[in-house]
Amino acid sequence: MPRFAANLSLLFTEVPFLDRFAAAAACGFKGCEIQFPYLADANDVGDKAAMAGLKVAMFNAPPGDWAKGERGLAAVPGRQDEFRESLDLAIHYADFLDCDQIHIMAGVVPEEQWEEAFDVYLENLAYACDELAGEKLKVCIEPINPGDMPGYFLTRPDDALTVLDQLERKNLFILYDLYHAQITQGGITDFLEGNLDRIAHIQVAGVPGRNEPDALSELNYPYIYNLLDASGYKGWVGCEYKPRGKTETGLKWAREWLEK
Ligand SMILES: O=C(O)[C@H](O)C(=O)CO
Ligand SMILES: [Mg+2]
Repeated sequence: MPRFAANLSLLFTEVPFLDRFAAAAACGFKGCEIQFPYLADANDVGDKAAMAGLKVAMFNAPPGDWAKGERGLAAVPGRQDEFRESLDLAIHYADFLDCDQIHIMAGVVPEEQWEEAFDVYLENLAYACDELAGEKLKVCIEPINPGDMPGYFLTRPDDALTVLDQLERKNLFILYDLYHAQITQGGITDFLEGNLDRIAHIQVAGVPGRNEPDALSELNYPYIYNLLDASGYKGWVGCEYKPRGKTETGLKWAREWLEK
């Protein structure tokens, strides 16, 4: 049975952030993920997760100035110092949240800088992998579709494989978000079967609306969950979607899987 993690930045937004841990646990979740935990104190976040009995499976390193359109710094030329500093904050939260994997976002880069950005990306990720290896943390990179995030540097799962091949770091993995992957590349089953040892975390949402991963999605999720079970996938499956209405009402799709 896949282990589902509630994305507490998108689910249970009916209640304040720190109350979402208990709300997710009450619905049967054993794990959670958070896009950006930084507005809350790391100690408080860790306490709430522990009190609810939820494992924090994943969160993102600081993305730069989100309000100004920044979506990570790893591939952004000229921001290397800031990128390195941001890792300290991520490590601090990982410690308090008892989380062992961090998603590092590539960032938005103008097309004319893509060549330079690739070198910057490799250099920054190599640095991050080496720093985080000392803390026993995994680094994840996630291809994100450019419709949702225009100009985002890493969009295709095959490009993420190229980065892994180039860097050869033992703690560098793919965060395979099936919603983005279906939009940019497709071939979900083949990619999963061919690269399972390189995927540390999976996220799901309906395609194309990014709502509940249910029968209204073009992806056949029950098929995928059975495939993950059969293949021995041990990671978490993050529920990173925008509920159509109330979170709990929309969890009809999950009842069978959360109760198994
Ligand atoms: O948007 C996504 O799919 C990522 O997982 C994320 O957390 C950054 O927004
Ligand atoms: Mg995602």
